[in-house]
Amino acid sequence: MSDPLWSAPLAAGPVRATVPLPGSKSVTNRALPLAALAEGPGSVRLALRSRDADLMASALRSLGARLTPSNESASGVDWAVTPGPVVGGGRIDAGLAGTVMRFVPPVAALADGEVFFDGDPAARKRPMGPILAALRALGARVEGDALPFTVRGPVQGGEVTLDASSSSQLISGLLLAAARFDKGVTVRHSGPPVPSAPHIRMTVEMLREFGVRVDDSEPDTWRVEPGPIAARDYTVEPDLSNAAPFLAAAMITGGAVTIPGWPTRTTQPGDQLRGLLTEMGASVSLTGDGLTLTGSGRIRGIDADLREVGELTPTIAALAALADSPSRLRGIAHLRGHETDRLAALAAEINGLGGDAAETDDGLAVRPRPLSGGVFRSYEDHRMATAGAVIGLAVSGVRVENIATTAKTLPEFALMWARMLGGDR
Ligand SMILES: O=C(O)C1=C[C@@H](OP(=O)(O)O)[C@@H](O)[C@H](O)C1
Ligand SMILES: C=C(OP(=O)(O)O)C(=O)O
Repeated sequence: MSDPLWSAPLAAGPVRATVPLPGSKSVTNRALPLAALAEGPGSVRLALRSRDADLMASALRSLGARLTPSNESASGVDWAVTPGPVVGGGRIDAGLAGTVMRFVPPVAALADGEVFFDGDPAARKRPMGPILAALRALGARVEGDALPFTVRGPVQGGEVTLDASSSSQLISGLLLAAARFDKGVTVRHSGPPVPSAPHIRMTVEMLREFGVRVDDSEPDTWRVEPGPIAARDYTVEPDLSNAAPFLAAAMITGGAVTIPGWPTRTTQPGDQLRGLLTEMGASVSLTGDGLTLTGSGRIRGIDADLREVGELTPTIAALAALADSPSRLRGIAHLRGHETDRLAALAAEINGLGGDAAETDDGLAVRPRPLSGGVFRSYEDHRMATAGAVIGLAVSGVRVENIATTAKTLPEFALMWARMLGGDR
């Protein structure tokens, strides 16, 4: 086990590094269930290897799919996936992974047998009610409204309305497995706006890449036709949300960081880092070699609606605490139901170092103040841990609690951070 307090390295000068990133959690944890439900064997290449991705692989195995790894390296793993009839009787550990707790129950609802789900204590607080109620309305038997719960199929599918304002994953989960429901599904959202719209577009696009017919032409309505899911040889893009702390390092130190393999077209919300970090004072260029961000050493505050890209908030808030003018981060009330209550956690930890961050109804107001060292708690939240590392580049004596929690999506974070600071190109 790693030291529970990790001394965040202070930057000695401008960071200049190329940082290759492993595969996207969101793409990996969609491609795996799609491959497991496909009409024949396929593969998922350059898949992320991390706690969330491993939990997804284990869940699908316990539901009857065969997953065989090969070519394992720092860049990820290639999975050969052989679908099988979906079987019940298993126990699924969702850990703290939103993608596992929301994407796997609709798969389990295809089984004619009970499947039990549980996860970390913190996962029991994450919103599940609307997707479990939707599965019931679509014909499955579900006991419980949050983790732990049980699901028993078979689900028939049909039409359902739910309030997905607490998480886009409530919609993505229903759509991903729905081609295998007898009647497919028509999902309607009713309520305050759904967050993380790019993640729903990712779901729709990947379903189409796997040969599924999806109609998303009407706002807040998605129709998935019943039919086979095509067997594919699918390659996962690098995780652009995990680029955030590394790009932030270039901003803070007035250096330059290149992320190779940055796609020129993607549904990943991390692509919005280009615009957001430019607004905060960086310059970025996207070429065939990847994305390079060059910092000036100066960080401007920002007034931004982050509803679409909520998972970038911890890094943006860390930068805002180091900026030369105040910031307002809006549209992110749903972050209260993420790995932890991220609004409360960010305010508490920034203030704990002497900063001035306040929760608002739907976000954070951050007024920069000189910060000093201290413990930055991570609340089992990978992105809180990396936010502490970002602040620690500029503030001496920051110690981040449980850096190992970054294993949720980036197990090599501490090593990659050290390499980046060593100027490893
Ligand atoms: O579908 C996905 O892969 C994700 C959707 C988003 O969830 P919310 O809509 O709950 O914010 C995002 O924050 C999460 O990290 C990944
Ligand atoms: C919200 C996140 O994760 P999850 O997939 O567990 O919802 C995240 O990674 O920022």
